[in-house]
Amino acid sequence: MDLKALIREIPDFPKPGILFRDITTLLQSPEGLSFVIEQLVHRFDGQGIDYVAGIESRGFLFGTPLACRLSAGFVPVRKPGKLPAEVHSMSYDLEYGTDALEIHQDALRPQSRVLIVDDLLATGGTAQAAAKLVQKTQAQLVGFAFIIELEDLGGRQKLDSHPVMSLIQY
Ligand SMILES: O=P(O)(O)OC[C@H]1O[C@H](OP(=O)(O)OP(=O)(O)O)[C@H](O)[C@@H]1O
Ligand SMILES: Nc1ncnc2[nH]cnc12
Repeated sequence: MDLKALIREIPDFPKPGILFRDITTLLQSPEGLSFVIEQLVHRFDGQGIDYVAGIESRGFLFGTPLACRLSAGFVPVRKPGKLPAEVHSMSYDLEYGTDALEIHQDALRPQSRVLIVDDLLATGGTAQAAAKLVQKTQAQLVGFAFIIELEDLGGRQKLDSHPVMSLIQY
């Protein structure tokens, strides 16, 4: 399937100079949505994934259906101030700013196997922060899965201690 045809490109969003890769047009397509989830299932089925950790917000959209198909739990990694119980926090740099992420301290069983999922890998700062949060819980990070990877931004190099897979590369 030509997945690139389902990704809309918006120049200068959310800031001048950023070419935004919009996955809403992929989500809108019944065939496209089910194809990307099945590709991820094919890659990770049988690997004993206990939890999919999805990164707010677009990581939730792909992480939750994937967790369901893998018979794994879903754990949200959220922007600050959104999770109600005790959290671990980690700040990071973004292609267009700075932010922080949080995870519930009791979200992941120690030694459980965790896959981090997001829609897009750019500089890798977000995924790297999510990985540090998973590691703070004593769970075992199995790897990262992304729908889109922006190769020129070199995010993969920040995550190279664990397997990184992406379905679409630019
Ligand atoms: O690899 P990086 O340079 O860290 O950038 C990638 C992150 O940026 C986007 O999220 P954003 O923070 O815009 O939040 P959203 O998903 O809520 O729109 C995207 O969904 C990734 O999470
Ligand atoms: N170019 C981009 N398009 C969509 N989401 C992004 N997150 C970081 N960079 C992005």
